[in-house]
Amino acid sequence: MDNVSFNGEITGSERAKKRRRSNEHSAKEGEKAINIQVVVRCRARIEREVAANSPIVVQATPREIKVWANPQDMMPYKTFTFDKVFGADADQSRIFDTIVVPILHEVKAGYNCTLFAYGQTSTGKTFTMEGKLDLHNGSISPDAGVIPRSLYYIFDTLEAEQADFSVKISYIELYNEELKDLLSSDSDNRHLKILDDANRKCVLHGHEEVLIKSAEDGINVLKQGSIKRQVAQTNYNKNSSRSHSVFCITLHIKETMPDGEDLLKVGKINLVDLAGSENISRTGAENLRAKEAGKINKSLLTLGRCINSLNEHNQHIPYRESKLTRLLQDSLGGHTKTCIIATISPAKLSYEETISTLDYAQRAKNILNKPVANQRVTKKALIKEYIGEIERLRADLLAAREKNGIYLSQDTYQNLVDENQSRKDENEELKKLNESLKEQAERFERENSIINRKLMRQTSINTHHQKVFQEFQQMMLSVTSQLEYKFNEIKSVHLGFGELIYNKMKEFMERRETEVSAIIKCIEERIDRSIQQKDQIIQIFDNQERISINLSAELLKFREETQNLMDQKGQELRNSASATFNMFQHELSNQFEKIRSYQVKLGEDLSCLMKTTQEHIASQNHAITSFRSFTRETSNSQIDCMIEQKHLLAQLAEEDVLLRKSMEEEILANVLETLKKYGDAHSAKIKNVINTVQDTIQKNVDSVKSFSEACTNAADGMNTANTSYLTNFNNKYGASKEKLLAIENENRLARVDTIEDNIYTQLGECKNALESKIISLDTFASATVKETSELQKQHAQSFNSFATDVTQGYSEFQSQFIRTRVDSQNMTKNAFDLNQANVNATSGLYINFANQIQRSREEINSLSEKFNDSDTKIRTPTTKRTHFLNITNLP
Ligand SMILES: Nc1ncnc2c1ncn2[C@@H]1O[C@H](COP(=O)(O)OP(=O)(O)OP(=O)(O)O)[C@@H](O)[C@H]1O
Repeated sequence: MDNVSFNGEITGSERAKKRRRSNEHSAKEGEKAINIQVVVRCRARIEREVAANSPIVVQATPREIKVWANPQDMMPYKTFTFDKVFGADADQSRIFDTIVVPILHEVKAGYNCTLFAYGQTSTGKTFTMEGKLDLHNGSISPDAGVIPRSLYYIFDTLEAEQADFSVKISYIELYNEELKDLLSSDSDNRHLKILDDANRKCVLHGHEEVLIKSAEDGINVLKQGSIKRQVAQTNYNKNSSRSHSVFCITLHIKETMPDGEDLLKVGKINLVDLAGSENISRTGAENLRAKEAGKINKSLLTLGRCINSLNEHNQHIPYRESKLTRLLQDSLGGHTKTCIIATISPAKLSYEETISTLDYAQRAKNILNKPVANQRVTKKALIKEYIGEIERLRADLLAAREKNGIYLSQDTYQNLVDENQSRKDENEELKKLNESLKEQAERFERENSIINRKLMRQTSINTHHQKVFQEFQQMMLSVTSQLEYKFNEIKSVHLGFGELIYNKMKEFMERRETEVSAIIKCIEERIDRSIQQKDQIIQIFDNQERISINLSAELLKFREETQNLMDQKGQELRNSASATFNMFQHELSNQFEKIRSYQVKLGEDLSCLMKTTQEHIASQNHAITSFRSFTRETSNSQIDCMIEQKHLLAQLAEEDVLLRKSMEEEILANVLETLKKYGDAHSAKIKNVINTVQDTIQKNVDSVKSFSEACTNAADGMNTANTSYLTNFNNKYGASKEKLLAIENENRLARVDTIEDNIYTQLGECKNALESKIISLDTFASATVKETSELQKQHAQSFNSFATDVTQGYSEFQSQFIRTRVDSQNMTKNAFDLNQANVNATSGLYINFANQIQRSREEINSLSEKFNDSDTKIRTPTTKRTHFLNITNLP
């Protein structure tokens, strides 16, 4: 067992003092401050974090580490810069090669070095420092950490250099602020002590240092020690280490000087695996664990405070407040080369701890150390030291064996005296410290009473401020309620305006819809009426046809009757002539011949008359048929025209509905603009439609007129034909009468009175029968003509009334549309007026509102001035300004 400080100094002997002196000397000579090296290692997400769906919020680049509060954020919450940053892709060998190998070079060169692993639990401190200790395929595992790799490196390189060297290891645990030697077989650790040497440096006494011959030896020793390490199960890591551990490798390398003298170079590395730095509450630690955590936190807290104090270049660094900082004193601001590996998790789950770890590491970066190489010792001096030590121990042993008192060698005595002196000095120092603390306490008391007075004044000021603030608050509340009221007013005006416009539009559309459907209904009625009129016309023409047929039948009957009459009268005449023939055979034979020839002539004339009459009737029939087909065609074209008009109107109604819908949407978007457009578009559309309808009506009127004219012409033609026929008939009748009179005269000349009387009577009868027939035919013909012309008149009248109806309907339609247009213009104007009124109302409200705010501002300013008067000593201008800004920023 040896007394070794964490600077690697062998203590308890003169040589230690000598070396310390020489160290101090060399430190002063070659002191060059360098910053502690700080690197960050960020592992990949572990199973637990993946299972919790905790996203990655950390990004590592070679020198920087960026942390996001939320993965969706564009910018990172914070960016930290370090000496090196390792991401999840950095394996154990890369960490070792980049960070640890250069440090081991320094160790081999005779420096003391320290490597810390600091971070939240489960972030990979133990993984980094120890990793996997078991061999993998007969050689070191890829997951092996810094400690096993360092052991292999030291032995491999020194053996390769064929150096004369020895390696010793020690393994200490700090748990609950109690030290434990993990390599000692003795479970009693009371002899383990951290003492100050003459230079007030902390030195660990009583721990085991094991000499190892190979790296495997070292790993086995490490494994044994690790088993002893206190572990406790926490929520985070079931093997989570709740203790701090220090694994120390000390190298002694022999160097031969050019003069042949052998020197011994001593280098040392402390590999420190700190306990988790997380919050106690988050570990779920309770009772004993909480106590543990409290202690752990005390050590880490002190470590943090030491780092802060060093960072701020304070005079007093609180190393002595925890065992951890006492042990590591020289590594923080001392003569040791130090490197900190901060381990973090990339998961959002550990966001806060990650920020805290990185802040901690950031501060540690500024700590300056002044590394000094350990003084080399000559072999002779070392052997002499050892021989002296052995002599001292032997003397002590002898005295103990003889039990004649306690024998102390000179050196031991001197050491004890030195130690005693050191304690006395320490006591003196403590007394002085006590006095200075008393002074400080008195000063604090004085300051305390001053502060109390200030506090009382502050309290009264605060009360006043509170009052002012209450007033201010009241005022703000009233201003806010007024603002709210005004805003509600504005909102209701806007809403009312919108509602009004909507209602107006709705009303307008409904009215238009009613009007359009009324127009369509009116047109449909007119069309129905037209169809009825067409039916009536067809009926009239049917009547006409029937009359014509009757006329033909009458004429045929008349012809038959006439023929019968002629036959009968001829027979009678023949009978009478043959009766009187015998009597007047000779005188009357010529007369009879003449009469017969006249009879034949009359028969021919009558046949001719019948033929002419038949032809006339046929031509009448033909005219009536063509007139009928013409009427039908015209009616059909009228009907087609109506149907077309109906379709046109239906299409117009559809288009209007579509237009209305699209207009509605547009109107809602921009009421005034759309209304104007709508009015124009509608007017143009209506104008077009009216023009089309007017053209159609004009065409209808023209066609009806031409139809009427054609009817009149046809009737006139028929009249003329009838008149000419009658004239012709009368002429022919007159001629026949004259011929009969001539026959009568000739007969008179023949002075045959009886025959003359008989013939005259018979001819008179015949004439009367013929005259009566002709009169009845004349009456029938004129009645027919009258009826036909009447019918034509009716037809013309019905067409005229139909045309008037249609014209009237369209003019109504036109006036409806004009009314609609005027309505829409009025609507637009109303909307414009409403908007104007709304704008006026809103601007009035806004002016009110602005005045309110102006008044509020003035009040606030006056309050603020009051507030300033009473608050000048406490509030900074920034605070006041902030308040003012807050007020002005109110909505
Ligand atoms: N860089 C890494 N690559 C792969 N796995 C890792 C890495 N770092 C840590 N791990 C794994 O994460 C888990 C926790 O690591 P470790 O025990 O080293 O954390 P710790 O910081 O030492 O925790 P504690 O403070 O509780 O001791 C282990 O399963 C370890 O294998």
